Amino acid sequence: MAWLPEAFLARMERQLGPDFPAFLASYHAPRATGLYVLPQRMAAEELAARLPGIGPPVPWARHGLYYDEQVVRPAKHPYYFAGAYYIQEPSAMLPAEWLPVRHGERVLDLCAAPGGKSVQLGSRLAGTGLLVVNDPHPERARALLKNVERYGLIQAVVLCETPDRIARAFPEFFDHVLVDAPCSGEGMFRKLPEMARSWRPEWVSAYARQQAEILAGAALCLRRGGHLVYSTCTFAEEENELQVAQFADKHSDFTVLATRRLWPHQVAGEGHFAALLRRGGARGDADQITTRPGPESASHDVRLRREVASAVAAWSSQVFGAADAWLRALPPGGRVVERSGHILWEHGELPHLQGLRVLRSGWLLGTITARRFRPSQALAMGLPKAMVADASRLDLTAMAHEGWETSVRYLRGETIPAPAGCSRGWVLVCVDGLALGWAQAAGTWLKNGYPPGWRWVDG
Ligand SMILES: C[S@@+](CC[C@H](N)C(=O)[O-])C[C@H]1O[C@@H](n2cnc3c(N)ncnc32)[C@H](O)[C@@H]1O
Repeated sequence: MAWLPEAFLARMERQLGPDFPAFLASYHAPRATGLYVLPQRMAAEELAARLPGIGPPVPWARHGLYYDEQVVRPAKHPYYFAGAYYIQEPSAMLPAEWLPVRHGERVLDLCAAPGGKSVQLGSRLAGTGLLVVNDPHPERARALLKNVERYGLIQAVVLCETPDRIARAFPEFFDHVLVDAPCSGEGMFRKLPEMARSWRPEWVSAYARQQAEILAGAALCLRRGGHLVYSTCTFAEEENELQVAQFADKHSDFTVLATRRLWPHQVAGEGHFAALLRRGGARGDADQITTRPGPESASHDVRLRREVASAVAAWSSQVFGAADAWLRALPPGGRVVERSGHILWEHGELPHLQGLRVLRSGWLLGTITARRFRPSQALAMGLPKAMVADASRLDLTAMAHEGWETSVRYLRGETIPAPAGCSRGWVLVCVDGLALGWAQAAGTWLKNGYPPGWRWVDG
């Protein structure tokens, strides 16, 4: 095992004792690959039935499935572009699964990019509640935003901030906080051998210091009675059990409810650690989760200038056959606002974000240019299934050769034929009932509206 650092191997031998040979042998075993299926888009069983090489289920994650990379390339399928599943390392599905998230709650994913766990948390909220996702690195935060949009996380706010600044803006605000911390990444050596080559023993204590700071910020964001999951993809005890024990020592109102290690020699997945903690509070606090009142009414607070509102209404009439139909897409209780030509739905319970680096304050519905409304990719991906079915649309099927070819042409950014009887206006291009994006009919053709940064690239 020449490519594994000696200092790492020596420490693992001390840590694992009699299990060390089995651990070492796991580096010769093939690694498991997985994907998380968004139940709102497609049932896991349905996906497994349609695509060969998908399944069986990942034991510790509902909607998690293994796939056989010799049989299927899930990133090269129109369903991937439709946000039906997120390709995720199986062990990485555990931490989000552990948070007892329920509809309507407020959830913070503090170290979120590229967003695998945000997708899991968002799909658990199913278009309700509030999900704040954050990553302090601008480029990673942009990748996070793209996944928020692709997977239709309409209730998400995307930040690029440090944990202490988030703690100041959201004191005791969240029901659940996930800290999927930056770590020395030892659990990823099998998947990414280049990480092993750059690893240094001193990383462990450097990351441990950073993790303690992040956890301190996370604790301030959590309400009494709320839950916190801390996780890493490393083996070092300093970053895992010891980190959690030190945190619990310093924060006497937190109780460690459970910890779990996933070892590559024991499960089909890479190395992972997760701890579930609960912040104590006054008696009965645990029930607060279920008793927070929902939004008062299903009405919408639309704060748009008259000409902007009529542009949206005109678009809605063309696509859904009614000027006010677009309002049905919006979760109740929020507000629709215009910010520099961008039309957004924002959550009603959002505190002031002034001074924070905000990549997205809500669901981007579209933009206004020359008094016309242009629907966004985020709108296409976030529309509820019933509204996708009601839209003026082209529905292709990936289960037939022609439908597959046309969807791939659309995803590459090419012009495709318009559906019969549709020669003008916006069309929602769909695959097997799932939205892919917008196009504009011009005679017998559809002008492609698929965003350049999202396109299918061959190879
Ligand atoms: C393990 S990765 C997160 C993976 C992500 N949760 C997912 O499931 O896709 C850790 C993330 O923490 C971010 N990070 C680094 N320093 C941070 C800090 N001080 N506070 C919060 N996040 C930080 C990194 O940019 C990185 O994206």
